[in-house]
Amino acid sequence: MANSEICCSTQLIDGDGTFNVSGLESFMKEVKLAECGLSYAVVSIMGPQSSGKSTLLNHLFGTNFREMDAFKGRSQTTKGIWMARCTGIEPCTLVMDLEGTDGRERGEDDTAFEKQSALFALAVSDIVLINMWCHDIGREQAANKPLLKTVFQVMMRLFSPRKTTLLFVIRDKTRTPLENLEPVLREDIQKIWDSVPKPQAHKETPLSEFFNVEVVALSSYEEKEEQFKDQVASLRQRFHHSIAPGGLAGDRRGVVPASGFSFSSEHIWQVIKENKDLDLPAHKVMVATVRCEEIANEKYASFVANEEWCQLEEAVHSGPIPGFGKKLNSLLDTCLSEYDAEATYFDESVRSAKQKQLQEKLFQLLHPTFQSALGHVRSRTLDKFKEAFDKALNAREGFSAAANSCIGSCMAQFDEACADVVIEQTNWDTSKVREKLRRDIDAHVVAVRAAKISELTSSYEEKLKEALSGPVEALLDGASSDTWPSIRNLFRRETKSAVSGFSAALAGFDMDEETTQKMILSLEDYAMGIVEGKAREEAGRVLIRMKDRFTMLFSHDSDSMPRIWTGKEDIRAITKTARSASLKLLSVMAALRLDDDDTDNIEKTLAVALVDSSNSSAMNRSITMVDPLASSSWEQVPSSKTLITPVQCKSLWRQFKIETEYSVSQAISAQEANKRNNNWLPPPWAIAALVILGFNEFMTLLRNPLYLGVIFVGYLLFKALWVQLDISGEFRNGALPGIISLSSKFIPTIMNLMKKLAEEGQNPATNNHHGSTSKTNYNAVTAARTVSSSASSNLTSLDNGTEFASPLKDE
Ligand SMILES: Nc1nc2c(ncn2[C@@H]2O[C@H](COP(=O)(O)OP(=O)(O)OP(=O)(O)O)[C@@H](O)[C@H]2O)c(=O)[nH]1
Repeated sequence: MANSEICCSTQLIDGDGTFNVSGLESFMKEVKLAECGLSYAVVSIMGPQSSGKSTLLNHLFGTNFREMDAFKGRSQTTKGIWMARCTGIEPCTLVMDLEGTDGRERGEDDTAFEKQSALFALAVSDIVLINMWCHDIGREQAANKPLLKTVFQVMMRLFSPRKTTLLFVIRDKTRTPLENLEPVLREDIQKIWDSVPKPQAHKETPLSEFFNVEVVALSSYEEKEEQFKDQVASLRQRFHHSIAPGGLAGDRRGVVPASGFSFSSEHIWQVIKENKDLDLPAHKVMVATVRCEEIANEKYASFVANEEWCQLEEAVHSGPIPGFGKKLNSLLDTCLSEYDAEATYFDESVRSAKQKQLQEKLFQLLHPTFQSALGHVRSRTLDKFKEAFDKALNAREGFSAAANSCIGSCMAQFDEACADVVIEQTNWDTSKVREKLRRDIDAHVVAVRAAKISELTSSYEEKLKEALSGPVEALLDGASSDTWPSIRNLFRRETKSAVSGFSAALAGFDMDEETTQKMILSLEDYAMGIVEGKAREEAGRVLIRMKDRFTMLFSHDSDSMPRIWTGKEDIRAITKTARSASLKLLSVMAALRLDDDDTDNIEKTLAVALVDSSNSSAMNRSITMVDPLASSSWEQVPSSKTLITPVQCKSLWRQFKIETEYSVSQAISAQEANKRNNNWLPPPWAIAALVILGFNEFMTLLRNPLYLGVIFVGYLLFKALWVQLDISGEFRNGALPGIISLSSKFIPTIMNLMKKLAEEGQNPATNNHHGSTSKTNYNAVTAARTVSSSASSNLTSLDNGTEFASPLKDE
């Protein structure tokens, strides 16, 4: 039994066949087997019990397996399978000491363990030492024959040969030289091989296909120890670099990488215990799968825990990280190459598949971080673009030129920043993010462009509004024959100027011809809309305009001075002129005439229908067959260009006449009053005579109480007149006209009264005061009424029409 104090040995399988998993794990760690890759060899020894196996191994490999004490007699020392590391042999060589065969302690059942351990040794080892006594060679009943049979039988269950080296160690060699012994031994071996039942596939397979057979003979350790030691030392040399080509295990096949040795041997023992066939190639793949997966998981866990990765993952939320792609690429490289280094000796297909899985897992881990970093680059580039584009536009670069140059430089910046983020190994496509950025940039350009064009359009519309609105209003206000030609000129001039500026501005936007033309047309339409709108607005106020024009011409003289109706003016002519001007205004306002060929006869029609017809008598009018204004449309004027329809013109004219009638009647009244005022005073010579001749009468009047009474009566009469003529009402209607009216009504009456009184004063005795007073009163009222009716009849005679006669008569 091996020395348990020696750290580099362990009982792999105990006497009951239990595999020592933990013992093997710690043994592997001790000898650092996992780091060996394929550079290790496994040697095992089998042979009869107490045949000096442990003694040989200890001398050969410097191990410390427990040896039987020679003085206690022959008994079983090694139970199960022990494992130790050979000292001083490169590469790392593990040696297994198997329980001896033919052991008396196990009895008949031992066969099962012998077979199992033999199969295990053949499956795991590169070199199997078969310990045998020299004297057994060539013997029919030799102790090694059943052992060899067992070895060859179980070998068939490995499915495929490992080309294990069977090193026959002949112990206690005699004087017979090895050259003579070896052929006999080989013959024995061949015989046994031939006698072993084989599966159909290996019926003809030679022994050499499965094994390299080597033979060595050693002197007896007990009798010729020195020779034994020398021979063992010489044999030891053959174990140095045994796995190299030409070495003892140079032909070995299907070796399991060292890191999988533990799992592999455990699994092999499990299969053997379950008495199943051992498919070594499949086992190798299985070991590779398990181990590669373990390695991949270890590497993944170590990547996740990597401090640099954790920092990157954290930092990416805050913004772009310089050298992001390179850093991650390096971390990935390290992780995958570590995997490759550990998994390199496992089955290639399994190793690649597991490496791919590891890579995918790592990629999945990295992808959100990568996307986040790329997102930062995208959003930063977009922000930079907006800033640069704004600057370029403020610097008055052409819109399209600015957009193109900014897009070019920003996309180049994106590509550069993107290259910094890209993780080379992942080969992740960034084109979609690039496309999204481009879409965002384009959308921004479109939005800015729309805003700029709208701003531009608004500014030109505003300019047009300013240039057209006021002037058109002024031109329409001064309605004349030149109004529409002037408006047309103005409209064309301003529109042309605006369109030329607008076109030049639009050129910077790199628009297609059709869109440009559309926008220009729209601007022209807008200009026309302003003129039309203004014309319609003015047409809506035409009545006020007409009245204003009438008042301006009627109430002011040619020098624009307010007229004073002295009585010399020809009110009829003035009224006619003022009305004609108002009618002209109406005709100008009636239709929109923006085209050169907009000719119509509105003015003529209106003149005939409204002015000329009013000069004819009512009878003449009643026999007129068709009223030219009894229509809702003008001849030669489409309804779209009609601002005031004929019917509306007629109605407006009637309204206009009614509303201006008062001014005319006032003028006539004022004229009449003036005439009267100029007539009531007697000639100057009469006034002088009256003063000279009437002085005495006046004095008499003052001295006589009777005359004072008469004056009192006169006062009463004045009071009565005040009430009867509603003189206060005249004052209420206006101070100046009131005074004029009052003067025209009251002064003549008073003067008449004074005259009468003067006459009576000259002849007081013959006068009846009461009668004369009442007569005077009657005369005053009559005179006042005469003034009014005279003014009325004058006004009526101005038009000779019923329109004016009726309202004035009512008054
Ligand atoms: N005749 C002879 N005896 C030897 C030789 N080598 C060792 N022995 C003796 O054989 C006895 C058994 O030695 P071990 O080395 O314990 O034999 P073993 O095969 O390991 O025994 P088990 O493990 O019990 O099977 C000891 O008493 C040794 O001294 C040898 O070369 N020739």
